[in-house]
Amino acid sequence: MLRRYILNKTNTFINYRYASQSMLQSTIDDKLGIATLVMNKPPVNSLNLEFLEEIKSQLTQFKNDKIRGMILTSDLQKIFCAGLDITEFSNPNPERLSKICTTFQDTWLALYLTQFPTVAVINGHSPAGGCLLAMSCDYRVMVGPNYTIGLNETKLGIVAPKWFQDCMVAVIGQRKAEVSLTTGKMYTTDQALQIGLVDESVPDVDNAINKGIQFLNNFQKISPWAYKMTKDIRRQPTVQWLIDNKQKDLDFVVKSMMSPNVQKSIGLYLQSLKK
Ligand SMILES: CCCCCCCCCC/C=C/CC(=O)SCCNC(=O)CCNC(=O)[C@H](O)C(C)(C)COP(=O)(O)OP(=O)(O)OC[C@H]1O[C@@H](n2cnc3c(N)ncnc32)[C@H](O)[C@@H]1OP(=O)(O)O
Repeated sequence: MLRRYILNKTNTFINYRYASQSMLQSTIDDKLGIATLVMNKPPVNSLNLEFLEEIKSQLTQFKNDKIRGMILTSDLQKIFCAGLDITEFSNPNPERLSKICTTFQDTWLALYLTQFPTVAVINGHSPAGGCLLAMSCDYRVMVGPNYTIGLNETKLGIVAPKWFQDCMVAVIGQRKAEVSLTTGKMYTTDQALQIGLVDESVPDVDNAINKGIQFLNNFQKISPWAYKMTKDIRRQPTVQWLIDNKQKDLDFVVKSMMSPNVQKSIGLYLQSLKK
């Protein structure tokens, strides 16, 4: 549905290709140089290893295509992204868990530091890793009023890695992030707008895409070099810890995921989702 809307809107796409297995659809508007990356992994766009690898490789492709901006959104009704695939946490194979963790670290760094401006059009619920994807973009437009967004990891009995937390601090500030993270709070669209977790709230996805394009149009007269240097200077403090501590972060996640207490919490959470 969303795909059709975007195509109708411009009619100028030079490139409309499906990534492997169609979990991701990417389009590039030739005239504006704007790419749209649409997540389409039913039922909830949960991030497993294969999906993360696709997102990472598509970001590299966009870098090579020298696009001028990107919109990240979802083709699913009511869901932007449900975060990491929780079934991957339950009795995990340590080798696969390590691979997912590393791929997620790299995907986040690639998204957070893109050389082009990015907008998340949040057209559905966006918990945990979904919220992280949105927070990593340069700008967030959320469809309201019925969706929710936030880092809810404590509600699962797990700990959001430091780089998730730092990313949230960079968006909403230390105090609000601390309350938000420790309580695992999910915010409605209006609440998210109020605390600055999203930049705009709109009633429907058409409006959201328009707002996203309007934001990206701001960069038509900005030198890509000046944009990228400024973004790197702003974002460097947030990424540096992870760049310096990838192995430490990985060890922490694997060790905590394997602990019986965490496994028990995840089992209970999964059961509650199934209900
Ligand atoms: C993977 C290991 C990697 C380690 C590397 C990094 C280190 C990270 C450490 C910790 C960080 C974690 C970050 C996370 O992202 S944890 C994930 C947290 N996500 C959630 O809590 C979302 C839970 N889901 C929901 O709240 C709701 O499903 C929804 C998204 C609001 C949608 O609600 P709706 O009513 O429309 O749909 P259902 O609830 O009926 O769900 C439909 C089916 O989808 C299944 N589901 C939902 N979310 C997930 C998920 N995140 N992973 C896997 N599966 C999910 C749900 O169980 C239903 O399945 P069913 O049809 O079989 O019953």
